Amino acid sequence: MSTTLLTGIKTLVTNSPELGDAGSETDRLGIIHDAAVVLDGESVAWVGRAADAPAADSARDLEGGAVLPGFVESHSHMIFAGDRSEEFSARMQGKKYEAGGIRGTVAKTRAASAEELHCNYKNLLSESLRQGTTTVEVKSGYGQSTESELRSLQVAGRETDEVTLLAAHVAPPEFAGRTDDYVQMVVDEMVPTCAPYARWIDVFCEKGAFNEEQSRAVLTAGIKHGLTPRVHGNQLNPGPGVQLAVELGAASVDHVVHLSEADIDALAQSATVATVLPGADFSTRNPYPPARKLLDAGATVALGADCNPGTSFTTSMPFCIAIAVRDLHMSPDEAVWAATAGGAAALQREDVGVLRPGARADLSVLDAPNHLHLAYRPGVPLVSSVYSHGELVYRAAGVLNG
Ligand SMILES: N=CN[C@@H](CCC(=O)O)C(=O)O
Ligand SMILES: [Zn+2]
Repeated sequence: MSTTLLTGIKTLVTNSPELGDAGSETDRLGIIHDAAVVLDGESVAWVGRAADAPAADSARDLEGGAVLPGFVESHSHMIFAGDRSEEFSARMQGKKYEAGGIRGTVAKTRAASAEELHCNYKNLLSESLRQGTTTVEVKSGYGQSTESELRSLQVAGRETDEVTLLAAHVAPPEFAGRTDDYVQMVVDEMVPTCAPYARWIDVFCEKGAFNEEQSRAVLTAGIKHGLTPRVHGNQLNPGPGVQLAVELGAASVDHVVHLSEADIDALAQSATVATVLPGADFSTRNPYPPARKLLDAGATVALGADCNPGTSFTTSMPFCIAIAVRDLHMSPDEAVWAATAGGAAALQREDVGVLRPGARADLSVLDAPNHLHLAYRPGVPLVSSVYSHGELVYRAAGVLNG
């Protein structure tokens, strides 16, 4: 296996406190200044101060940029067809977001071919990669029939191992007014058929989608078939999503906007990650989640982009970091941790979201001296190159004749 030495790193975020210059938990990001990284095949072989770097087969000078682990996007809905820009426009002019908007995407997704869905999905993945995302969780949820959900999972699985069955997104039109019957079908037919193609089971536990009892039935069926639960909870209203997620040992409960003190305590005392998705709150003009309270209470907070055609049609983790800092009152360090190690925690992964020997060699190089610039320079495309599995997979082109 050939080794590559990356040098000229002004600031390296390792997310491994013991490796950082401070050498302790006081710096959760484990920052090393004037650093170097050695990649060996798909893995990180060494990180440390450039002055101590071992020899390698080849070297690349990153010219004073910052390096951080590739972003871990733990919540996305990239398998869909169609466009809901008109719905977005109406919303920005006062129309309220409701879960029912999902049905428009369901009709288009059912009608699309697998190749069309794959092509849209690959474009979104490529867009997110260019912004530094190297691990993506992908949900079904716009098929809502056994055949169509299965197809979505199979398409998702072509590009990621983090595949989630979200059959219970909303009840489809043919089950209008019969949500219990749809849940029964999900439990009896969809989960058993689809489980071999997924790692996770998810449910939209929300008014207008699925109530507590229905959500519990779906998640329990998934667990019975070997899937690990995650929950869309407390997005649009207060509700039972958080408590249910904690009760069932979900890896993560996502959105977490409308939380009671008891919800915050439950999250702080559990291993369930609280994933904030501020792109959705931004694009629905809803309130933001109480991330500061969650962090101060001791909950583990992850940050995701929630790419989907209805509430958050963005793939940009840097954009979400900027909102998390500006409007959720997370510090820039907290937001960067949440978008990397936090996302990994939400996916129960230890090989990504960190840069230490043995970790997967997924990293982003910023055209900036440190990671703080991600929030400090909102909207600026700072990611200048990206490595995935040890390979340089993206390099920003310069201005021609400029
Ligand atoms: N909240 C539920 N699901 C998506 C929105 C889906 C849609 O509106 O198409 C979300 O995570 O925000
Ligand atoms: Zn979602």
